[in-house]
Formats: sequence, C-alpha cells, structure tokens
Amino acid sequence: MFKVLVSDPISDLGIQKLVDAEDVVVEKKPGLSEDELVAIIGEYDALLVRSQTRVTARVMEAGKSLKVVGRAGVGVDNIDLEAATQRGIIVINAPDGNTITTCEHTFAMMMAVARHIPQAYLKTVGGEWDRKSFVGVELRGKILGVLGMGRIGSEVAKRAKAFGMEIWGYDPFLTEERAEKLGIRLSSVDDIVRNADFMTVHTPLTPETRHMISRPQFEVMKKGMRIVNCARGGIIDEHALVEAADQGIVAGAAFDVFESEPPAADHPFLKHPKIIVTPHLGASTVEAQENVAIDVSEQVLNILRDKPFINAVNMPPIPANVLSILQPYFSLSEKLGSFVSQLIEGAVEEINVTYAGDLSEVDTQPLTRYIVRGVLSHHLGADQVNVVNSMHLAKERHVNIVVNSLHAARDFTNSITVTLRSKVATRQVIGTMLTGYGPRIVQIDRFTVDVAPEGNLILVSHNDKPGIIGSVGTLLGDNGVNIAAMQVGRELQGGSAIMVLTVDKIAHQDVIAKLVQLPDLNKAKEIKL
Ligand SMILES: NC(=O)C1=CN([C@@H]2O[C@H](COP(=O)(O)OP(=O)(O)OC[C@H]3O[C@@H](n4cnc5c(N)ncnc54)[C@H](O)[C@@H]3O)[C@@H](O)[C@H]2O)C=CC1
Ligand SMILES: O=C(O)CCC(=O)C(=O)O
Repeated sequence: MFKVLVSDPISDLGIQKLVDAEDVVVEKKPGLSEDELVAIIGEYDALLVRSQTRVTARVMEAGKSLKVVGRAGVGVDNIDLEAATQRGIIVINAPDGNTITTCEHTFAMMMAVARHIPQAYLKTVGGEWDRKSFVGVELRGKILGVLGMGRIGSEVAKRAKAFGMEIWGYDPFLTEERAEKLGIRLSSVDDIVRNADFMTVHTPLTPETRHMISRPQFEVMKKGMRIVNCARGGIIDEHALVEAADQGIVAGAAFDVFESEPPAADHPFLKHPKIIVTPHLGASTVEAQENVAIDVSEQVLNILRDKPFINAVNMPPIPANVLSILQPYFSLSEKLGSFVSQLIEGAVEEINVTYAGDLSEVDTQPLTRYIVRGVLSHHLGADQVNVVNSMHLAKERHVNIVVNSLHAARDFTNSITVTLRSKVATRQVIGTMLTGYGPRIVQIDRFTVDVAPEGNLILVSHNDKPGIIGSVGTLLGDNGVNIAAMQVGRELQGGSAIMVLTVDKIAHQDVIAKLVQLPDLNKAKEIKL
C-alpha cells in the first residue's frame, strides 16, 4: 500500500483518482512546519504540495521511502531539486493546468491597474463618490511588453491582441518565425522598457531573471509605464519599483507575487497608492486547481506503480512526439540492462549502448536512463535506482556510459545493444520490438535467440550434443520446475550453444547446481526480469 501525504490545500475533486486507488492511502495534513514534516515524512511514498510547503533537503533526507514530490502547479522554487535528484526522488509538476487561469488573472490585474479599480472600490464602499481621482487609460493602441513568452506569456499576448494592443515580446527561446506566427514584435528587454506602456513578466525566477527589472531599467523606462507581475516575486526589484513609482516613472503596478510571501505587514507595496496587490491568486480558480491536481495525481500514481510518466522537473523533458516513439522501449531498455547485469562477472566499468534503425534518429537519452537503471538496480536495489538518479549513481560509481547510434539495424527496424564491460568479462544482449509480438531479446553474446524478456529465466551454456535438451528438461521436471518456453541458440552444429528457459517459478540454487553437473553442460544461471 502506498502512502501519499497532501501537505497543502489541493482540490479534493482533483485528487479523487488517488483517493479511489486501491493501492493508495491519502492523508491530508496542510500547514505543517518543516520540523513537523521532517518528523512524519519517513512514512510516505509520495508528497503532494502547492507553493506553501517548503520541501527542503532535510525533508528529502527524512523521506526514506519518498519516491515522488508532486507540485500541483508550475513553479517548483519551494522544492530543493538538487537534493531530490541526488536521492532519486522524482519531482513532477503540472505545467499546463493553470496557464489560462494565470493569464486571465494577469489581465484582471492589468485592467484593474489601468482603471484604478481597487482604489476606486475602497473609496466608494467608504462612502465617497470620487470620479476625478480615478481617470484611467485604455489598453487599445498601447504597447504591451511581455518578458517570458512561454505558456502564460503567449496566452497573454494572444488576448492582448484582441484588446487592440501592440505586443513586444522577449524570451531567450523566441525565434523570429515564432514571433511572426504569434503576431508580435521580437524585442530586447531594453527595447521593451524604453518603449512599452504596459509590461508584464512571465518568466521563472532564476539567477538571470532575479531583478531583471531594477534601477538601471527604471532609469531608462518610458514615463507612465504600468507593470504587472503574476509570475514570481523578485523578477522585478521591489524597492526599485517603489522608488520609480514615487518618482512618477511608474504610473501603476499590479503584483500577485512577492520576494517573500506573505509580505511583511510594513511592506511598502501594501500602502502605496499606485500599487495594487493580490495574495498569489494567479492559479486560484476552481478549474485550474482541479486541472493541476488531476494532472499531478495521475503522474504520481504512474510513478508509484512504476509506469511511464511525464512532467518530471528534475529530468530533461521528453517532447510528446519523441515520447510516443520511446515509450514502448522503456521497459525493454530496463530489462536489457537488468538481463546483462545478471550475466556479467566483476564490477561493471562500462555500459555501452548502441541504438540502431529508427531509434538512431531520436533523442534516446531517456532509454539510456532506463538501461542504466536496469544495470544498477541488480546491485543497488530497484527501490534505490530510478530514471532520475540512475545516471548520477553511475557517475558516482565511475561507470563509464558510452552511447552510439547506427542508422541501419541488422535484420530489424530498431534494435538496442547493451554491452557491459568489467575487468574480467564483456557480456552483450540485443533487444528489439517485433511488430505483433512485442519486446524480444534477439541476441545474447554471439548467439541468436528469440526470448520474451520477462519472468524467471534460466540461461544454460552447453555443447551442442544430442540429448542435452532432454536431460535439462527431465532434471527440471523431476525437481518440480515447469518450463513455459525454451529457446536454443548455437554458432555451429556441435559447437558452443545456449539454452534460454522460461520457467514458471524460480528454481532452487541446488537445482541449478545439479544442472551444471549434467554432461556437456558448462554453466547455468538464473535470471529474473
Ligand atoms: N501567480 C501564480 O499563481 C502563478 C505563477 N506562475 C508562474 O508564472 C511563470 C511562467 O509560467 P509558464 O508560462 O507556465 O512557464 P513557461 O516555462 O512556459 O515559460 C517561462 C518562459 O520564460 C522564459 N525565460 C526564461 N528566462 C528568461 C529571461 N531571462 N528573459 C525572458 N524570458 C525568459 C523561458 O524561456 C520560458 O519560455 C512561472 O514563474 C510560474 O511559476 C504560474 C502559474 C501560476
Ligand atoms: O499553487 C498555487 O496557487 C501557486 C501557483 C503557482 O505559482 C505556480 O503554479 O507556479
């Protein structure tokens, strides 16, 4: 039974799938301090958070069974990713579920700042009828600078066009073609601060984006700029902004996020007549909270059940088109790694992988992670190695990983060759996906075979002589081991040969020892996949 801790308020409807899962127990404990979390996290396999819970290195260390931290939202700045990666804890987020909601909040803030809505509301409910102080500006015809043209920034740009705004965008990944497609002007930060009437930021907070709008930018900024930050506190320097508002450079600002949340009671934004604020509400709609909770719950369930998953933050993302090609190979890759690691003698020094055929044309890094996981799991334990930490663990153990690709795959559309080298041996296995038959091991060392990579296998090496197959079958049968499938591979008639037996249950070691006593039988090895 997997235990999942939900430590922030997350939509009940969104986590229903987890609650309903027969192999999962969900416990909700919002508002825990770091110490409280450290004290209990050891019991849980998964942790679900929004932005309040700080998942620190201490929490990760105490999370002895923790496999995954799921962030119901985009930003993972409350999670120590480095510590998670080192411990093989997968961190996933839900990047798509709150895009529209946050974009709409940005618009609400932009319009509120353009028309002084919060200030006018306060006066009106206070009994004053003041129509002179709140003359606003139109959005139509104004230049909107968008810093960060990712998911949210792009949606903001689309809607701003409907308001008749001219959009200038900056993003290190924004190409001329994409800008043209979006109907926006590709600009620099400097162009935007000098020319825009409105500016909105939609980047993550990184060392590069921290204070990307600060005193030097305010000094050259177009007078009367209105600024919105619904991304992360700290992208715009708060002190420099207050100065610029006091100097009349900034006509208005709308902030949903703060450098430190919640802001101190004497934070200068809270009393400033030109600055309006919301308490990090960008993603707070019923729809978004449901969406992100559903997305993250599904992926957490996949991870707990050892199924393929998406949106891991501490692994390189796999584009959807590549994922659809690679996904069928995940399990095969891991099994090839596991198979060959059970054959090799001596400490593995090199894992050499060759992708051939169609697989040579896509980024196969994710498959390599599965192969390395398969190799290392045999020695380090399947619960200690996953696709997040497998490469890190291999590097830590000075295992050299060599990856090659070959355009043509001999006899197959695709193949994966995994070769392990130690000081004393080199062993190899080749696998493929056979249309209509699924994954297959098609070569073991120099012997051609056709074996389904699953279950309990016995690999026998022997001399190709009449009667061997019968004697192996009889011995196993006499010892209650039922053979489900058998494959024989040989180089030459009468030469060395191998036999791969798929058996219904693991044979006792003494049965394997008896096998090796049979005439012309050289070795027998059990392999569990
Ligand atoms: N207020 C709230 O409740 C919410 C806030 N957010 C925040 O909004 C921000 C944007 O989210 P998404 O659009 O989903 O992320 P995204 O990853 O789709 O887009 C971020 C973009 O910023 C760009 N970027 C990175 N460094 C940059 C730089 N120096 N200058 C300009 N652009 C740069 C990236 O290339 C990327 O295209 C994130 O910080 C996220 O945490 C997201 C949802 C809700
Ligand atoms: O969970 C929340 O409400 C915060 C959302 C957010 O900031 C994000 O997804 O990056």
